[in-house]
Amino acid sequence: MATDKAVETLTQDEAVQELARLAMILEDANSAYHRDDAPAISDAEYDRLKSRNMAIEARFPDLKRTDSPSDQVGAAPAEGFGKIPHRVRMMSLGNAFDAEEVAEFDTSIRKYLGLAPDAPLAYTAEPKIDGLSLSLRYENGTLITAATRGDGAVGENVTENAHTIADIPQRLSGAPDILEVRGEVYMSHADFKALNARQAAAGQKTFANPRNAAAGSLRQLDPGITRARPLRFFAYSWGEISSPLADTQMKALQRLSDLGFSTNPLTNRCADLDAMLAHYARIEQQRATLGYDIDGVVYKVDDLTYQARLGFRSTTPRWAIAHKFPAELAWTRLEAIDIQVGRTGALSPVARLTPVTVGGVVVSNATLHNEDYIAGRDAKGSPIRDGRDIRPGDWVQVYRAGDVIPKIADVDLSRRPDDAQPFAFPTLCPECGSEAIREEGDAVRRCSGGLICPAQAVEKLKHFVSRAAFDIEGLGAKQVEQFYRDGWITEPADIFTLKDRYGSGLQQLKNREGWGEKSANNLFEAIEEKRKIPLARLLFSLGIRHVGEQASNLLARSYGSWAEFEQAITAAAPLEGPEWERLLGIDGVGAVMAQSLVTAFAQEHERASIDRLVAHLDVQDAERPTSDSPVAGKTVVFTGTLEKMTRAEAKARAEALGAKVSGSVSARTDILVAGPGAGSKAKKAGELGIETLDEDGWLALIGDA
Ligand SMILES: NC(=O)c1ccc[n+]([C@@H]2O[C@H](COP(=O)([O-])OP(=O)(O)OC[C@H]3O[C@@H](n4cnc5c(N)ncnc54)[C@H](O)[C@@H]3O)[C@@H](O)[C@H]2O)c1
Ligand SMILES: [Zn+2]
Repeated sequence: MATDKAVETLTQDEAVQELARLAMILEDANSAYHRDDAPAISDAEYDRLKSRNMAIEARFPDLKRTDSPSDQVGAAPAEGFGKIPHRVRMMSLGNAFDAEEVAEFDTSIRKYLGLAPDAPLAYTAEPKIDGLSLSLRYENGTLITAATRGDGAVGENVTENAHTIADIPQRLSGAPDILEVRGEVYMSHADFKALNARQAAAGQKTFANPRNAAAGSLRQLDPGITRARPLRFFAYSWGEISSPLADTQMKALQRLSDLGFSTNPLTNRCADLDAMLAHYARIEQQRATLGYDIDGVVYKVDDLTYQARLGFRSTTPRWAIAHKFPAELAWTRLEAIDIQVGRTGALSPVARLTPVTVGGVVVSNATLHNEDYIAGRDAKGSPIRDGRDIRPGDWVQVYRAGDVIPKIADVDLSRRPDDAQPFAFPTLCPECGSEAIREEGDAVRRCSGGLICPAQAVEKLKHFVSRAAFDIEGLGAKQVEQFYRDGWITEPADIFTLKDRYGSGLQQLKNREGWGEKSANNLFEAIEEKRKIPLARLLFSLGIRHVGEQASNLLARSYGSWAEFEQAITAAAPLEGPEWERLLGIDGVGAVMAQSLVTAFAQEHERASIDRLVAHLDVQDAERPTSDSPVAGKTVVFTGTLEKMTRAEAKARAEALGAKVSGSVSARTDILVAGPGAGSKAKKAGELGIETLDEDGWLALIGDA
């Protein structure tokens, strides 16, 4: 991607453009995150873009913008709040992502202060709380104002809201006349979970993580709302002050604690770099069981005289740095392994985890793939993770990237409980008790219960009503589960008799949770509409293993009608003979899929269930490609405006006639259909000597004119 071009290769002009682009993206991200408490991109992506911006500025110092994101802290106060100027600016923190960067931090401080590499220089190390910072101003021992960081210079007035937080003392005794205490407002995991449950029950917005919940709860125009939210506060710093608290960071924190503030118990004084990194490791180990989110460890020069000499850069103190945890990884405890049974009977192991925030999202479940994965082997029996198995009670490393399902990346044997037992993968289906069989060459163990297995039945029904299948409005996964539980629907055919059986009992449906007369009637209508179903959709809806959307399209086009398909597949049951050969001969149908399909139709119960379903349907024949069509096997490109049909229609029609439709012109293109406004593609086709038709010419060719 041009936008991700390496910084070293950017030209001056490209750098100007890229800095403008980054300034815009980062500004949007900042206001989404700091003002709306609803991040638009992940923290890792934000950090990546920000360091890219800094790298470009370092290479082209003259191009640095006056509104550079590097010079900004947070976001300006939001509308509606009173504004409070900070007498001492509120800062951000520089970041270190590994031990080497922490060492560089130490080296640069020594250089700045003129200290020898082995001269004593102590730091404090404490968790970096993942909440939002708050400044509390006390005058003569009374809390006068509370302000968020805002853009560092001006914050939002949240004084009334701060009065509702139990950890924040309203009065202090023995404090300096003027004392501005700074710290982090945060929400515990337990409170976060309970809040989201309450919000969901009340039909209100839920929060992605505890940080957003804390920020969204503190930054309320109505303090009554803040009062109802269980917020907490750790003090870790100060702003304006009429007399010093102490001469070291560590003692100043002690003083704040004596005054009645909560300070973090994991704060340590470290004599050197090794001690800092050791404390980092200790904090990282405890991360999952703290009960609140932290996203790194903050190191601060302990000696306050040194701090004063070191001072600040534009947005960060020189005397402190945040050593961040890797964004997409976190260690946590594996509490249990549950087995879920899917539509095709597959037994999938799911890790139940002590909740941990990874990349901004709370993770409490992760996939464990299959029994070999848990045992520390791949499908071929070779060791993975050096052969380490995963046991309930273990400490595991959770991995998450983008929107994919979280995975377990590793296991820490040094923290394995003495009584941890190897996981015994069930050989019986936990849902129906049928034997769970693992076939040769298959990584997955499957329940052999078929339709008697409630888990399979429900998953099959969910699949049946899904978007690419019957897609019945008002009948989603949730409704299907409800109907199944109540015994109203046990197989797809039941959907089409629902009205006959319960329509007069509409009263009954009406009285259920989530249903009214109107929604019930709408549902019956939506079901009626779907009796007429294209063959391809029907085949996909059956949920037969290995028969996906693509395969269903192939099969439908090849057999044309339900009657033809059903006879042919039944006749292929011996897995030999002409119909079997015909099935295997379809381009795109392999032996595995063919066998799965034929076996499903030969299976008595399965077949009876399919027949009951089809009896209620009006299955639409598929358009069969006419192999003698003049465009069969040709590659066609459409360009410009089509007047008699949409692009999608033109494409579908061409494909039904056996043509391949491509988006770009190349030497392999056979026909270009160019409507008015055709540009570069028409030119290229001309150069390549490719046959070019207008829309009417095309319709004449395919016999549709
Ligand atoms: N996803 C997004 O779109 C997005 C947008 C903006 C910012 N962010 C995230 O926020 C970070 C930048 O925000 P930032 O400027 O608040 O910096 P920061 O959160 O990295 O560090 C500064 C803050 O750390 C807090 N902190 C917590 N514990 C502390 C302690 N013990 N001592 C001192 N400070 C402590 C303070 O509130 C301070 O303001 C980015 O790294 C990114 O992860 C994400
Ligand atoms: Zn089962």
